[in-house]
Amino acid sequence: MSALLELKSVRVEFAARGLFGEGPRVVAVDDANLIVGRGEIVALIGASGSGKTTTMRAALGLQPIDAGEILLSGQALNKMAGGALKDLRRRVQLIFQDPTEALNPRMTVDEIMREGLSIHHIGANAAERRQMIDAALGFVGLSPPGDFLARHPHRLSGGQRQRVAIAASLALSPDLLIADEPVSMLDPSIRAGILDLFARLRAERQMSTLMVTHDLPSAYHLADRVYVMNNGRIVEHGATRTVFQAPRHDYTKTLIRAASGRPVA
Ligand SMILES: Nc1ncnc2c1ncn2[C@@H]1O[C@H](COP(=O)(O)OP(=O)(O)OP(=O)(O)O)[C@@H](O)[C@H]1O
Repeated sequence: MSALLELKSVRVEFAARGLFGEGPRVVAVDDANLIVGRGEIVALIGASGSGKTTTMRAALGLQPIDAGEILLSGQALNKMAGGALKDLRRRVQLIFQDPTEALNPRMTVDEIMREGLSIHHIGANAAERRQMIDAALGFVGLSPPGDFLARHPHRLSGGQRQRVAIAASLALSPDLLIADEPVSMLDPSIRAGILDLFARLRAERQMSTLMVTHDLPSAYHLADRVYVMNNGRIVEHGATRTVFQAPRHDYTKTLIRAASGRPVA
């Protein structure tokens, strides 16, 4: 398996805001090693405050790191400049927890879809861009696209909004999706449909996805491999079934027991 995203001994610290100025430093991510292979879905799980969001922001190139290295196709993120840095914004797409945040309420679906293409100068002409937009909307199940293009986000259901956000990312031909709790804001009845969409992206487009979540059932349903984070450290990782069925670390056992509704010993 060739690595698309690789975190090597990554460390991120914050100055804790104390009552009397700066307090002791908080180590939000401590010596984290993580790989997402091509065509692989990897889940990063852990309780609130374990460091998942900071790790995700670092992988997006939005959070400076204090030690270690983050590589995308072997290229160090912190050494990217100019065109490569701009292209990073296209290559790694963030799928938000709340699709409403990702979509400009004043824009139609068509305008939302066109915006990214125009920023990244994708598509030789209007006809090609039209084709790309229709293909992306069709792939995510918003079909026929003509029924959705003129709508504003408020005229879409929550699931349809998440599909538009995913389609807008897909139209940019990214290498990696980083999905931040992609179904937790959605009605349980439509969650499976969105998770299936990520599975289809893996099967049909060999898309790589890093899913950051504290929702263990969606990680179990979707991920090929999982990393478990606690107090900024990755305490366990492995094939999803192995980690869920035979967890080795006490923290993983506790997470699984809590998620399955059994009392935590
Ligand atoms: N900008 C910041 N300044 C100071 N401390 C921060 C900052 N961002 C995060 N932290 C701290 O770093 C640690 C990890 O936070 P992080 O948000 O990455 O965890 P998380 O697992 O994503 O939690 P959640 O699921 O609640 O988002 C926490 O102790 C948090 O308080």
